[in-house]
Amino acid sequence: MRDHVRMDARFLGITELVETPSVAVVVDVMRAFTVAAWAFAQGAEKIVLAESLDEALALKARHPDWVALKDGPPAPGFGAVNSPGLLRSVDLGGRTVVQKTTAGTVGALAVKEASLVLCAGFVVAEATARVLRTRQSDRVTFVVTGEDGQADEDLACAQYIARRATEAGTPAAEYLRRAAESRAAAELTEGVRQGVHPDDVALCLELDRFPFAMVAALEGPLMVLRQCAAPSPADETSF
Ligand SMILES: O=C(O)[C@H](CS(=O)(=O)O)OP(=O)(O)O
Ligand SMILES: [Mg+2]
Repeated sequence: MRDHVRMDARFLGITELVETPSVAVVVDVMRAFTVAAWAFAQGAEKIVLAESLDEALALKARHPDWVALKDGPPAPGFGAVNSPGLLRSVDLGGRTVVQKTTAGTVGALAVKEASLVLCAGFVVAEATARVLRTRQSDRVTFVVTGEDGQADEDLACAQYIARRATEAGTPAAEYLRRAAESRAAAELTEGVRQGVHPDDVALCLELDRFPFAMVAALEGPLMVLRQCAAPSPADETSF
């Protein structure tokens, strides 16, 4: 693979999305897509991204074996919360998870018509960058889901993946430092957010914890997130 190849990367908040991108990377470090990656690691078969809490509950009612997951505190009808620290002790073998959160799932649904939608956080950064490299994606829209596009943990991760997709040796430390010092990290640490495990921030900052990427696509009326094996380095080509 050749370093310093070209990729036109745009970084937009959810409300700044005025047209459907071709390739979108939707980033939510704290915590939706760290949680999604953990759900796959715990055996989940797929994750349905719900438009609303009501839709999540309706899907759960129609499919009693599915696991509904939301952010905030535990709530009736929801079997899990949006916390990697809490989810890592849950066996999800073969299960379908229905996820609804404030930012991450909203961002993915906002680009559901895109031809490729990757959902990402630091835990799947390299695998995500590798998909972009292999596809030779020359124009990529990064959806910075938190705080109307200003969440620094999401922007830092998006910028890291964008650089990593074109410069194999990009060091992660400065990007991880920004995420560690973000408002979201402080709120999770200080108990401002609910449904939190003490290890959540650290788990969200685990670089390349998982070897897979996560691809969301419409399956009938539902937006479904699935894990996708990262291409091997031998499959990568330069732009
Ligand atoms: O669970 C989270 O960390 C947030 C919820 S909020 O920002 O505390 O309201 O949701 P996410 O969509 O994962 O950013
Ligand atoms: Mg977030």
